[in-house]
Amino acid sequence: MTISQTAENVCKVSTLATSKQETVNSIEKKVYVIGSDFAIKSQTSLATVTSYRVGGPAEWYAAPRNLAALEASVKYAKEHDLAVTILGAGSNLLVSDRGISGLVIATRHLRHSHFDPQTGQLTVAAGESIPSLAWQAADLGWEGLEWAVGIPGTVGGAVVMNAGAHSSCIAQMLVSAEVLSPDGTLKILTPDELGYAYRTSLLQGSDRIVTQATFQLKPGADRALVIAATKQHKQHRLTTQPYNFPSCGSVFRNPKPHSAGWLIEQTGLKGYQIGGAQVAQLHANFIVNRGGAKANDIFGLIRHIQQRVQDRWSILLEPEVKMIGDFQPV
Ligand SMILES: Cc1cc2nc3c(=O)[nH]c(=O)nc-3n(C[C@H](O)[C@H](O)[C@H](O)COP(=O)(O)OP(=O)(O)OC[C@H]3O[C@@H](n4cnc5c(N)ncnc54)[C@H](O)[C@@H]3O)c2cc1C
Ligand SMILES: NC(=O)C1=CN([C@@H]2O[C@H](COP(=O)(O)OP(=O)(O)OC[C@H]3O[C@@H](n4cnc5c(N)ncnc54)[C@H](OP(=O)(O)O)[C@@H]3O)[C@@H](O)[C@H]2O)C=CC1
Ligand SMILES: C=C(O[C@H]1[C@H](O)[C@@H](CO)O[C@H](OP(=O)(O)OP(=O)(O)OC[C@H]2O[C@@H](n3ccc(=O)[nH]c3=O)[C@H](O)[C@@H]2O)[C@@H]1NC(C)=O)C(=O)O
Repeated sequence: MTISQTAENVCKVSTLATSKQETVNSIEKKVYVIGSDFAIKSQTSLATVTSYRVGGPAEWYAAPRNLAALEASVKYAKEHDLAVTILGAGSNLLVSDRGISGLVIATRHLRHSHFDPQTGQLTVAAGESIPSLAWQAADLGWEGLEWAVGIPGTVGGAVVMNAGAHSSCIAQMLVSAEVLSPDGTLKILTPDELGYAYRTSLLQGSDRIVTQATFQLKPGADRALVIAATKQHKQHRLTTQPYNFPSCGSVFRNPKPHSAGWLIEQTGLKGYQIGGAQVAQLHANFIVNRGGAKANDIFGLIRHIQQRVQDRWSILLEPEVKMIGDFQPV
């Protein structure tokens, strides 16, 4: 696949930009068609593709549907000197109200999955939905992903974040992850090479993109029992976590042996609100968007919680949520 910016393959929304500066300062929407089924668009809303439903636009946005299109996006960014930000399902992201400069590559349309009954391995593209895979595994009677239901992220986001719940996590079942580097090379990495720990991996802050992953599951279990366990986990979440308003899940990592939710509740912050952002009544480590929140309301509330908990307990809570873009200091 080649990238070209000739007049013929510019899907005309406005005139072809000839320099980065020209496009940065423009509010016109531009679409560059790259190949037959793939485009790079300018000024694309990120509020609609992140679970908080807040934040400004991506300067440039691409949502490739296959590896070749992903590689072309990375190449485009390199050639045009654009910083790359990867977006999975956006369920652990706070995008600033000013948006993100450079190219945002959304991976959620990278889709394929294969449950291999011989090996018990599940090989999946980065954009596949974690809860959807958990339900599929349960339906097949495969054990291993019951805990993952209700985590509304993609495979790529889960591998990077080391998503976890109910004493299980991605690192325990990952066999390998395929990653794409900015120079275009693909590499298979093992969990050891990914440096996994609680809610973190060496992929955080790196410029490598997870393209697919293989997980070890256990086929041949009692299907009814696996489905029952999956449903139980989902039910537990619905009763202990606020699913009725937009959020990013837990805002802070637990400062073990303490739990962030307990510390925040004991600091008297449940229900505390800045603009449309509120410390959830049901779970104090969730900040929910009660409607009309700005990213900066959520950012301000994060800083307020950190300050109050630090004052009361001398513990600095470390955000689990990834805050991207520029935020106004509070
Ligand atoms: C209601 C709710 C409940 C939640 N419950 C849990 C829970 O129980 N446990 C838990 O661990 N998390 C939970 N989360 C948080 C979130 O769902 C997880 O962190 C999830 O793994 C994020 O996946 P994502 O695809 O949305 O990633 P995003 O939020 O899109 O991205 C997260 C980070 O990963 C990077 N990234 C994403 N995809 C790739 C890729 N393919 N290659 C390289 N980098 C990539 C991004 O750049 C970003 O830095 C919850 C969130 C919500 C909204
Ligand atoms: N608060 C927030 O910010 C956010 C909350 N959420 C919530 O997070 C939760 C997880 O989100 P979501 O990603 O939709 O995950 P879900 O677990 O709701 O569904 C994921 C997939 O699994 C399927 N599925 C759901 N229940 C069953 C079942 N009992 N048997 C078989 N298949 C099933 C769904 O199919 P089908 O489509 O047919 O139902 C869907 O394809 C949901 O409750 C959602 O409302 C999601 C995003 C943001
Ligand atoms: C939601 C996330 O992951 C969740 C994961 O779903 C659940 C279930 O396994 O366990 C973790 O929550 P958690 O530690 O808050 O679990 P909970 O069982 O709800 O709470 C822990 C303790 O804090 C107390 N608690 C919690 C919330 C609150 O408002 N007040 C309070 O006192 C609870 O009573 C309990 O004694 C993960 N969070 C972190 C930061 O590790 C996420 O990472 O986004």
